Parts: sequence; structure tokens; C-alpha cells
Amino acid sequence: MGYLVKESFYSLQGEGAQTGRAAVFCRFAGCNLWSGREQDRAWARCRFCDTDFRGTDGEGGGRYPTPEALANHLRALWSRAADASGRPYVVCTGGEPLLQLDVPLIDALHRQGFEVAVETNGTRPAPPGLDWVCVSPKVDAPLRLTRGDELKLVYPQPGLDPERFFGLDFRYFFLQPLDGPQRAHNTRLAVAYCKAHPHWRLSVQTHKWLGIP
Ligand SMILES: C[S@@+](CC[C@H](N)C(=O)[O-])C[C@H]1O[C@@H](n2cnc3c(N)ncnc32)[C@H](O)[C@@H]1O
Ligand SMILES: Nc1nc2[nH]cc(C(=O)O)c2c(=O)[nH]1
Ligand code: SF4
Ligand SMILES: [Mg+2]
Repeated sequence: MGYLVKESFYSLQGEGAQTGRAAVFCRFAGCNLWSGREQDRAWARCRFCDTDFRGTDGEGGGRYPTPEALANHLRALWSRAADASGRPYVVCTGGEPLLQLDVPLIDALHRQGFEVAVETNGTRPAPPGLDWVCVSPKVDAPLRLTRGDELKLVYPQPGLDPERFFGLDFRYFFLQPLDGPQRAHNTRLAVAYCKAHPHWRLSVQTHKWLGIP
């Protein structure tokens, strides 16, 4: 079967606690909360997605038949651009990466020297061995992954009170303004929330401002 990847690229982590860090991004195809088709968005369980994750037609996308094939490809993206001064860092995202990311792939990425991060909606348990886990809960989906490094909540989500998450086992708690037509308004709401509840920090999607992938 192999791993279905929409695209892969080298950039800077734009969001959360690792913002500004050089990273290879591996965007897996497919998600369990939305088909990725615009005509399905209105009744999807996650309706605000800012990402095209359908198919394998993006740059560096494709079907990678083995863990080694994908890990080698991602390491080549790193080595082509980075010197030896920093630890190779890969961010597995999507779509929903935990539909595909498994222990053999994590092991292959570690053998290539990578620190392995994941961006997940938290509806599936995480395989062991991940070095950085970012969970981004969605109001209409069950949260099964209740520990990790950062919890990054898109805000606001009507019916979802951030304080519901605050007892969970994470090192950082971020609010990320919901991007879309109301982004400016949502950013003001998130800023106000972080000022009133200082255990929350603001996560700005810096790559969108910088115009980088
Ligand atoms: C495209 S998702 C892929 C990973 C995973 N499926 C998830 O939802 O966490 C990557 C990150 O972008 C966030 N995101 C998606 N759409 C967004 C939007 N319209 N505004 C702000 N953040 C958004 C997600 O919540 C998640 O933290
Ligand atoms: N630069 C950059 N940082 C990111 N952090 C999370 C991303 C994602 O789409 O999961 C993302 C992305 O697409 N680009
Ligand atoms: S769970 Fe993540 S990838 Fe899936 S639709 Fe929502 S934001 Fe997009
Ligand atoms: Mg993104």
C-alpha cells in the first residue's frame, strides 16, 4: 500500500512553540474529519480547514512504497538545503498524519537523524516514539489523544470552551486565531482571551504573513 503524501517541502515551522525553526514538512494525504472536497465542507466534522490535502499531486508528493523510501526522500530535502549545524527536524502533518504515520516510519525517520514532530487533530492515539506532539482539537470530534507537547486550539470554535482542555497533560497551551473571512476579528478575540487567561499563549500562523510555504 505504502504512504500517500500530498506534498513535501522545506520551510520554517510557522506555528506554535517551535515557530521559526527550520523543518521538512510531510503533508500526508487524506483526513478523517473532511473529504477535502469543497462540496462536502458544509457537513464535514471539521469545516474550517485551510489546507489542500487531497491526492498526491503536490510538489514532493506521491506514493512512497516503504518507510525507507519516504524517510530517504525527506532527508534529501533537508540535506539539499541545510548545513550540519542543527538537528534535522520533520513535521508530519496533513490531512491527518496519524492515519498513516506508524512505528516503522518513525524508526526510519530516526535512522535518518530526524527529530519527528506531528500535527494532529487528536482523534487517534499516537504511535510511540514521537519527539514532539501538537494536538489541535476540533469541536465536533472526540479527543482521544490527551497528552503531548503542545495543545493548539483554533479559536473561536462555537461551543468549545478552551478551559475544557486546561487540565490535560501538555507543556504549552496555544490559541490560534481561526483564519478565514473573520481572521482580524478572530485574532482580536484570541488576543483578548490570552490576556484574560495568561496560561494560554497566542499562536500566529507566521508563514502566511511571511509568504512562505
Ligand atoms: C491543516 S491541519 C493538519 C493536521 C491535523 N489534521 C490537525 O487538524 O491538527 C494543521 C494545523 O492547521 C490548523 N488549521 C486548520 N485550518 C485552520 C484555519 N482556518 N485557521 C487556523 N488554523 C487552522 C489546524 O487546527 C492544525 O493545527
Ligand atoms: N510553514 C508552515 N508551518 C506550518 N505549521 C503547521 C503547518 C500545517 O499545515 O500543518 C504548517 C505549514 O503548512 N507551513
Ligand atoms: S482535521 Fe486538520 S486536516 Fe482535517 S479538515 Fe480539520 S484542519 Fe484540515
Ligand atoms: Mg497549514
